[in-house]
Amino acid sequence: MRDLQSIIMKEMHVKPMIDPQKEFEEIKGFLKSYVKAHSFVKSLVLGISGGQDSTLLGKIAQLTVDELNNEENGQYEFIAVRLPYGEQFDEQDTQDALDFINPSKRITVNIKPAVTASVKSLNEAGIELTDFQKGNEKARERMKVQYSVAAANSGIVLGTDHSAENITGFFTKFGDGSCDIAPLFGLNKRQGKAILKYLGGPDHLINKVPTADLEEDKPALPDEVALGVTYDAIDNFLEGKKISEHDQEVIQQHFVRNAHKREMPYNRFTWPK
Ligand SMILES: Nc1ncnc2c1ncn2[C@@H]1O[C@H](COP(=O)(O)OP(=O)(O)OC[C@H]2O[C@@H]([n+]3cccc(C(=O)O)c3)[C@H](O)[C@@H]2O)[C@@H](O)[C@H]1O
Ligand SMILES: Nc1ncnc2c1ncn2[C@@H]1O[C@H](COP(=O)(O)OP(=O)(O)OP(=O)(O)O)[C@@H](O)[C@H]1O
Ligand SMILES: [Mg+2]
Repeated sequence: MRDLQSIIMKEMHVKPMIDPQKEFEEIKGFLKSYVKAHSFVKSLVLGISGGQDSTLLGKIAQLTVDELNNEENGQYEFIAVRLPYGEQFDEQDTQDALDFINPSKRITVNIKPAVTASVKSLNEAGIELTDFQKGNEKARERMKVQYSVAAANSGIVLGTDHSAENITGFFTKFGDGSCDIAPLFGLNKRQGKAILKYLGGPDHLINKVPTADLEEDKPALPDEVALGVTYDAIDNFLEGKKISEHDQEVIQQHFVRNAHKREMPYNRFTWPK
């Protein structure tokens, strides 16, 4: 059991302790060097949900763009994309996140008409999605929109996947799990919180209960309820601390079951390992 924890920790790259300022500088440095190494990149694109992760990455992306523009007299942009499914219950949080980030550009695309059309077309073909499956359809629609925005703006799509999410595979495959670069990977949830605090993020967003908010049957379902384990336990596990046997079991089961989400699609040469 402890062996698997060591293997997972190695793969997830979480430090047992961080200096939020130093970690922020490292992530910004990564983003800057990626942009500089790819001359076509003129914009960074990210969906802003009103949750902790996208508030953090949105702020880092904007600060990166500001710095690049100062240094290079450039015209880089961070494009913040609001992607509500109709009306969002936490719309005010999204507005607060945007005010904090102060992005170069804001775009809003309501994904509801597209999702409704997809569900209807599938239905006509004899496929009825459950509410849960429709949730994944929403996440994939959001991904599609962000790729369109990036393509139209010479940009790349950022993803908020971090180690406390990657470890359990708690994302939609080829939905919010898809992106061009994932700058927050290597952080657990509390480390993301600490960096957001360091950057002066609003308290209510720092302390907000994490939710995917994809299911209409279970609005604003907390991630921790869906997962059956707390982020505190996941964070402790990733930092190499001892947690309860039950929590360890739950985390490891998620990790093993969702191995396919952490790889490129398997082929004859990559599977079996
Ligand atoms: N062993 C295997 N090898 C290769 N592929 C495999 C596979 N097992 C399933 N698959 C494929 O994966 C699909 C299932 O994966 P997927 O479609 O992702 O669906 P699934 O993992 O069932 O659901 C996604 C979960 O992530 C949560 N989520 C989604 C989006 C955002 C957030 C958030 O935190 O914001 C959370 C969501 O609430 C839900 O609990 C299957 O339909 C199949 O196509
Ligand atoms: N309503 C939405 N509008 C725009 N983007 C969204 C929306 N919902 C999800 N996303 C995108 O999908 C990503 C994954 O969602 P996730 O819930 O994991 O992160 P979050 O909402 O930023 O933070 P938290 O985990 O604290 O809820 C978000 O970071 C964001 O980029
Ligand atoms: Mg969320």
